[in-house]
Amino acid sequence: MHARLQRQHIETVVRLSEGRADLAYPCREVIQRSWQRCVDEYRLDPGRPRPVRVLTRQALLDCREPIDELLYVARAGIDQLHAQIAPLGHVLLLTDRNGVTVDFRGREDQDRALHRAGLYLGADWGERHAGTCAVGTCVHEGRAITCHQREHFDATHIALTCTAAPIHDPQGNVIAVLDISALQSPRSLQSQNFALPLVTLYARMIEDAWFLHRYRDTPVLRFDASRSFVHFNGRGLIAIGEEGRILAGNGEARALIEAHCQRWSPWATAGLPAATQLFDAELDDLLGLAVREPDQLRAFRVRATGETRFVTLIEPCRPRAAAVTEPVSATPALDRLAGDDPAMHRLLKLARRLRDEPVSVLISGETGTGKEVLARALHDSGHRAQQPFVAVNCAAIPESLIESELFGYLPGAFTGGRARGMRGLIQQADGGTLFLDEIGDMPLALQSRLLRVLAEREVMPLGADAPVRVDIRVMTATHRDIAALIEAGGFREDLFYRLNGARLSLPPLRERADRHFVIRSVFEALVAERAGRVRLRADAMSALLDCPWPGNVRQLKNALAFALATHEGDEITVHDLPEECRGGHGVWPTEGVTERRAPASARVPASARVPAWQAAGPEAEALQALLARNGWNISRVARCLGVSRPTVYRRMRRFGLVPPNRRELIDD
Ligand SMILES: Nc1ncnc2c1ncn2[C@@H]1O[C@H](COP(=O)(O)OP(=O)(O)OP(=O)(O)O)[C@@H](O)[C@H]1O
Repeated sequence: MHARLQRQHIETVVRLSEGRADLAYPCREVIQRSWQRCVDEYRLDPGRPRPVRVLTRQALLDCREPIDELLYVARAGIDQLHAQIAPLGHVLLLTDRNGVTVDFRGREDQDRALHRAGLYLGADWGERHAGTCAVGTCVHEGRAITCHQREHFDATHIALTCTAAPIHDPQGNVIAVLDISALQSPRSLQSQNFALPLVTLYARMIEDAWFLHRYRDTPVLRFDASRSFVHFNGRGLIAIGEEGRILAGNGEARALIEAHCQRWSPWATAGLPAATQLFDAELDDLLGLAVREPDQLRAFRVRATGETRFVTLIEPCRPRAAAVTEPVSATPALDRLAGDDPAMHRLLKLARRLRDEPVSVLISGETGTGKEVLARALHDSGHRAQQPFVAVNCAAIPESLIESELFGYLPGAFTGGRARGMRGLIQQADGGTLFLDEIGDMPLALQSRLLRVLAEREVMPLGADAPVRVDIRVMTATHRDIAALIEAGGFREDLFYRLNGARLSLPPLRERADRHFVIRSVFEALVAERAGRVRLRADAMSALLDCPWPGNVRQLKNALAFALATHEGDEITVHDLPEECRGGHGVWPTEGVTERRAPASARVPASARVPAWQAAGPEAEALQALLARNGWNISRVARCLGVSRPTVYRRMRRFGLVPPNRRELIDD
């Protein structure tokens, strides 16, 4: 059946391209023109159908690079459009201006069929190779187009229905093409009537998002014929430079500028008019729109046409001082911990209120979400900031040592102890904050003693006969379900209530809306620790944004440290990232497997393990080397690193580093 249709199709194309009308197949003019080009210009032979050309991995990366930042800006639009068309059986392609597919959203259940049809990454849908098709013909015509089934030139593609719309840069050149395609569809072209306006709408949204991104440091006038639409969907955008000079405009604005140039032809040669020549306005009127007008908009007359446009002003972004100019220090204060994530905002608002309150704070969150960082920031922003912050990882200290570590002991209190005795960590925190990490791992017997410390505010060192008063603020953290532990009899309920004076729950990184901010902050902090300037390229940023981060900020930090340690030159690209973080960005689809990028949250379960490379990352290797050099003497290593011994234990545990002889773990 398909072979017969293909034969019929080839005959039709041959007849029409030879100028012989085929009344049985009424062909649209735009399609006919393209078929003619395929035969006359590109020398394609309709009698020899061929599958779509696919670029090599390197060639695809080269095509991706110039528009990588656009892909990053376009992500939300691409995902939204895909969510709408996927239930209708369509897939989505974004190609560069030559028709090479640089981004793709497909369907898992159609992998093989999509692959065979050329609907996947790296496929070249330029008219020159693929013949008449939505993408290629859209690029040639410079406008949105549907290419339905037998309108395709090449008989290989006649089952497909495709609709593509161009995406223009602020200068009006096509920079990319947005396409939706389906392997099967009803015969009639009308069945695809929904596609053209939908793809055109999203192409325009992406175009405008790109425009606003490109001119984010410049005042932009946004205008519309409707007063009520201008703020949220003003169709025209004009970026203005010094003295109101127009730097660029989107499609709507370019139409106004063209009308202006036609009316006053000298403009056509003298370049772009100023905004005050386009609109009947003073520059002050335009630049003052945001502050002077009650609803931040005003009507102006378009000089060339006499029509009215409602104009508003989008002021240039002022970079957040913390995110851009100020490197994040090792212990970020509360304000530096988040960008615009709503859950983090709520959390930090509460944390600010708790700064100087004498309540115990329990911080929960998956591993690596920054529980200790939050505890330290809370400490640093309160009145105890100048006093010690002592972090204890209850899971990292061997059970036999935890009591003496926490409570300390007097000389001769037990065999094996230091001759001079030891001040416990609780006492070391006197005046400041005691941060008990992994509190769920605290042995039951010690829970009772800790409860006494909290209730009485005094500590009884081992071997002492009188308690010592302590003034500490206690913060605890856990990634375990304490309620379940209490239920199972592994945790004292009364202690839990003491510790849980206030609860701060850190969201996992993959759920944070401010991932961009976190990536930037962590990167800048790491760069600040090293000499030299390094840039995080947009393709690396896109990959990092897509990563599911089961190990949260710690994993992110390690991935960036890895990239900084191994990259060459002055920028980090997607290829410098550990393989686990590249997702679809650096990975070439294997035979029969179509590249797809589902939303991060859908791909990796929350419980997914931290990848193996992390254990072998540079941080782990460096620690292992340092431990070996110091004969596994933890105190010495802690001094070298400028951290506490529990921190060294914690890191060892995290990286799975086990000393060759456990006895050597006892400090000197
Ligand atoms: N906002 C942040 N900015 C910079 N680095 C951060 C931030 N949050 C966390 N980190 C880094 O991520 C790593 C993990 O942070 P932290 O130890 O606070 O996590 P955690 O939730 O306490 O982990 P665990 O559950 O394993 O104890 C640390 O190296 C820390 O410096």
